[in-house]
Amino acid sequence: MVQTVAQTHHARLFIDGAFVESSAGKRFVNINPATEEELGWVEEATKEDVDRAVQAARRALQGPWGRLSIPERIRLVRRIGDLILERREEFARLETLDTGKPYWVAYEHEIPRAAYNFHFFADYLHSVGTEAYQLDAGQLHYAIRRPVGVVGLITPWNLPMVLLTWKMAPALAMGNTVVVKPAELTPLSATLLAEVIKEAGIPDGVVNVVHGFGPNSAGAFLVEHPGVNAISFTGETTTGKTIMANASRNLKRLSFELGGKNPNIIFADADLDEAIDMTLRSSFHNQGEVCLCGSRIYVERPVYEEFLDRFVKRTKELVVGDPFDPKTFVGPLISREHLERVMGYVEIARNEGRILIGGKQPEGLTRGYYLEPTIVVDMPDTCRVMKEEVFGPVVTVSPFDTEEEVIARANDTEYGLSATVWTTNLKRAHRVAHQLEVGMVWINTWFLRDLRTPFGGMKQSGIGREGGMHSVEFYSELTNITVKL
Ligand SMILES: NC(=O)c1ccc[n+]([C@@H]2O[C@H](COP(=O)([O-])OP(=O)(O)OC[C@H]3O[C@@H](n4cnc5c(N)ncnc54)[C@H](O)[C@@H]3O)[C@@H](O)[C@H]2O)c1
Ligand SMILES: O=C/C=C/C=C(\O)C(=O)O
Repeated sequence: MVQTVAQTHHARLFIDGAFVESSAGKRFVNINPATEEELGWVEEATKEDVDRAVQAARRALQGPWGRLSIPERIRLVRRIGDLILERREEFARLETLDTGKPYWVAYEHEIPRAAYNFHFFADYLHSVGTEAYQLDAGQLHYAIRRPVGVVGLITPWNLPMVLLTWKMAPALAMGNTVVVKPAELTPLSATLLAEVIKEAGIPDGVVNVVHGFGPNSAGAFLVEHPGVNAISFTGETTTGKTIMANASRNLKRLSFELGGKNPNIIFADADLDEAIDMTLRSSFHNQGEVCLCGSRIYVERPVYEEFLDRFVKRTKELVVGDPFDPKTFVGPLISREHLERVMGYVEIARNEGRILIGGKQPEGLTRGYYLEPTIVVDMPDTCRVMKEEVFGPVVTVSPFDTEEEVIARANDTEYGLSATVWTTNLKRAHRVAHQLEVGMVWINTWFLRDLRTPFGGMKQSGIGREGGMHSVEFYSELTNITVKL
């Protein structure tokens, strides 16, 4: 019986329906961020391995996969979602081992959402049409959709399964084939997903998984490969710029979900109980390693002190520790390097502002990349902590006096991903939302999702949108046909 990655914790490549090793025998070690112990090894794809994966994906387009009817494709895509749910515990455990996120977050939220991504786009496919026009009885214009072709999916380490399946599901639903390059820090769940793809009966070559790094490794090889028609990338803005440059050589279609520095605006007339409950989540969920986290908190001055007192008190109650402990809310950060990067911002905050709580490794947690939830105040708006994406459990809290002022400060960033607005004055809520330069605004809630909506950012937070018809458009090509009748 071939062992599964859930048993071995060793991540092999998945090319043309087979689990294989690196053609150059290159491997790298995968570390558990909660214990700093080795989890296993990961096969590093060479340029030749990536080429074999792309060739397999191209062949699969011309094989049975390319001839499937829509109902047959819907059945297979739904089947992947079903099998993810059947192996929910394995996926959740691997995701927790790789990322350090609390197990209950993976098991209760992220793995079910990964399965739902497949179920949603399978069902959505039933209603996807095109367009037809007639200027007079003598002519007919109509469009047909076809797959883009071979799509490279390059994903980050913070929500590995949610974000990989958010791309893979629509890509497959629209008939494409894919080559996946998961983040080097989180190879396990993508490898288990490859097992599920095999089990679901997806033809060989339709889905391929190549592990490795970015520059001069699998990520760059995939972006530069002439046989890849499109790249869907989620990651840092700086990486997006590099990928855009490298993909330009053969004009690949690009979808970018990039960084954010999201404002969380709390007006004096907000329901403070609700605002504080949700701000704990939007600040420290997944160790603050969520692109949507509201890391810049602005509170209208009349309730600033009350908010701060209550927010600090509630933050101190958050359990920081073993991600497999059901009481844990904040696990370790993803890596030693990332912890040191975030601590660098904490030191800047210590010098330029005032750290109310946190800013250091929790007592008693001597192993693991842990950082206490950290609240910073009295920061000048020009400080790097207010301008740059920290991507950790670190938030700033600042008072404001007028609506105009807070909108200007919220928009004073190169990013434009998301924002949250707390007020019971709904005219004001919509007025403010219309002026915020972001792709998504949540009013009196956070991270509430309908997968038909446009998901993505503007400015330096991304190019394009994912979700519903936005994903359909990215993962399909249109041909318009005109007939003289
Ligand atoms: N907007 C969104 O929806 C969204 C969602 C999640 C994370 N993010 C962002 O992702 C970042 C955190 O994730 P990360 O640290 O994994 O990002 P990253 O940019 O360092 O890496 C993301 C992926 O890109 C690959 N990569 C790196 N350099 C590459 C190159 N030159 N060519 C090809 N591939 C390359 C990496 O190996 C990884 O698989 C944060 O900035 C966060 O805001 C955005
Ligand atoms: O860290 C970023 C989270 C992104 C979430 C989604 O892309 C989604 O919910 O579809």
